Amino acid sequence: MTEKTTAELENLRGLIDGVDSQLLSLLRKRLDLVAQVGTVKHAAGLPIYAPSREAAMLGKRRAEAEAMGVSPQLIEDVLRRLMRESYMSEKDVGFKQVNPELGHVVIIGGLGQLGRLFAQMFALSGYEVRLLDKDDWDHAGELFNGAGLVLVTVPIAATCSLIRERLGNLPEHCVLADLTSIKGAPLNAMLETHKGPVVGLHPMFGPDVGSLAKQVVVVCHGRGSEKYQWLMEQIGIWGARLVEADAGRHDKAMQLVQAMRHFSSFVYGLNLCREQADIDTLLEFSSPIYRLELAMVGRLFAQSGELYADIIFAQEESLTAISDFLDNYRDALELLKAGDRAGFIARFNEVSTWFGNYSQQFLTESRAMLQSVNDMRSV
Ligand SMILES: O=C(O)C(=O)C[C@]1(C(=O)O)C=C[C@@H](O)C=C1
Repeated sequence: MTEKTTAELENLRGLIDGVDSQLLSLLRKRLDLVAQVGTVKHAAGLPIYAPSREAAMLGKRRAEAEAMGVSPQLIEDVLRRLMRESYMSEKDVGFKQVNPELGHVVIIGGLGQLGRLFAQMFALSGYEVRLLDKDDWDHAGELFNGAGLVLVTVPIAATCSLIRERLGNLPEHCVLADLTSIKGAPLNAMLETHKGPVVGLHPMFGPDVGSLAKQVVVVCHGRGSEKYQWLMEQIGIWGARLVEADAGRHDKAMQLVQAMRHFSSFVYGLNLCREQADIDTLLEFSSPIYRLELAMVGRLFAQSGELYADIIFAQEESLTAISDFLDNYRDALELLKAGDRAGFIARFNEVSTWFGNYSQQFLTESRAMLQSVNDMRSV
């Protein structure tokens, strides 16, 4: 369908096109400057993500915007989007190599998606990276000889036995680390098997992030932290934030953050499938929040069932967290069956009090997310 227009409207649109072209030239200029920043940072070994600079810059631009009658949120949104672009472009220049004396890096499971991402980050930082996958065990001895870091990133179910059965003879100075999404059992397996430095890492992001800027990596210290301090610094230079945690506390949180959450998304998808819901119709009638929710559930099924089984089945204790969820679901359903509106509202208020100030914070955060979901719409 052709949209209606008038001569006056077309004239104004021509002027808007002119301004947009100027914006484009300015963007090109900014990207060129950022590329230079990338080179300077690479040489100086500075992290890709500079939170104080970002905060100061956003503060200034917001104030200037206000003085010009432009919404401060608008300029903040634009700048944050531009900075996301900066993280990508600065990454491509490469990073300072914190430990040039290391020897090579071996990534076990290096053909998996997360393995590939870390292989790329190490390579961009000047390290020699060798991948070890399922079929390479025959020449594992050769690969480990002279290695400064061995990084395990295989499915959770295979991690501990692989460490115990295959990694007993690493060079003693070599750092042994893993990227598994549970930390207690792999950390123990590494400490029992390897005499040298050991550290457990859990990148709290998927392999499709593009850049590590602002991403979180959980660190569970094992042994000899002074020997892997360089690795912490290297990850920091990649832009990620390191969060130190006790393995037990981390694993407990994962029962809710990963197992329970993914399980309920799985059941949500299963239910839509069994109900034979028509996704086109759902999308047609979707509010932005529904679309976001459907996307969060649907994206699960674009990935591997093995990966999610791995995460959900990783800890036996998750069964308790998931069963508790079912109990609460059942209780709430009883209120509905009984037509107990007042009971429902009482529970609602109980939860609301429990969330406290966070609920307001989440309302604000999700508003921005929902607005960008709506921006993505083209029909
Ligand atoms: O000023 C820097 O350090 C930059 O890398 C540039 C820039 C930007 O795009 O403005 C990008 C990333 C940093 O977190 C801060 C700012």
